[in-house]
Amino acid sequence: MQEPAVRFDHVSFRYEKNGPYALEDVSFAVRPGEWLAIVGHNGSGKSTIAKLMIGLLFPESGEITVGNIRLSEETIWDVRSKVGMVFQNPDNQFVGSTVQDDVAFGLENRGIPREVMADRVFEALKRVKMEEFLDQEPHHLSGGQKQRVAIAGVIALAPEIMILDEATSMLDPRGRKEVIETIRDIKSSADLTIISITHDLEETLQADRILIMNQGKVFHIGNPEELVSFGDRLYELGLDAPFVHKLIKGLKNRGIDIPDRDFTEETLVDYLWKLLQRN
Ligand SMILES: Nc1ncnc2c1ncn2[C@@H]1O[C@H](COP(=O)(O)OP(=O)(O)OP(=O)(O)O)[C@@H](O)[C@H]1O
Repeated sequence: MQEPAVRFDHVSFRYEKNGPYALEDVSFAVRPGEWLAIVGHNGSGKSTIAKLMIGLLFPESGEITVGNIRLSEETIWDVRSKVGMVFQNPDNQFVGSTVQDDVAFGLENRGIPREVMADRVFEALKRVKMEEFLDQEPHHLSGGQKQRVAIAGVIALAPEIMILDEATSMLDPRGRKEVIETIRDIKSSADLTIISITHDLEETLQADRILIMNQGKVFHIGNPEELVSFGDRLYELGLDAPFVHKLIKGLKNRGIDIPDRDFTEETLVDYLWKLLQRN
């Protein structure tokens, strides 16, 4: 069997010695090349998982492996060279004065020769469809575009795993859509494992599998399609239902008859339009 890209094996962690567990007996494996979305309400342990994965924190008990490396203080840099991270705030992660400088920054730090660098920067920007913005300054970009540049900065370094920690949460709906599409495109064209931490169900529905955290424990791991069966429990688990689900719920509450079908925004508009014409 193929080695998991990341494996948590009975991992427990607490921030203070005798304090409450932020993670308790957490086990899961991420398959190479899959997109795993980690969801759950505030404080359920999602960010702690990300910090443990890159060795910013170490488990109190249990084991974490990234590829074939067991994470420890000695292997931290080997692990970090395999992992790239995109964070929440698009403004805090822009380090260059132009788009291309920003993407080049990580490559410079790794000592990549200048001749190779320009090509790598261009290729990475092309993958996120930002190659036309090479010389733009960050303040000319939208939030979604800034996050796409941040993603380019990560993929330029050719990591095995990309972690997105609430990377869409500060964006407007358009920016969110843009970034989710970018992640999807990258996933289909690269051998990259993606782990996205999110509250956004739309993002979750694009992933291959979801890990639902609840109070520091794994509540469920499965396919995004299974989320529908959770119904209103989704809210209890801190998930923000997709817009189309909220709309259907609101319409039903007002006595409008909507069949139990898997609607998208477009098919719901069609259905409502036909309903209006009939009445
Ligand atoms: N630096 C810290 N010191 C002490 N406790 C912390 C610290 N960071 C997080 N915690 C606690 O650990 C638990 C898990 O927090 P974590 O940040 O991993 O949750 P999360 O699911 O990422 O939440 P959010 O969605 O709000 O980012 C929470 O109870 C939180 O209060």
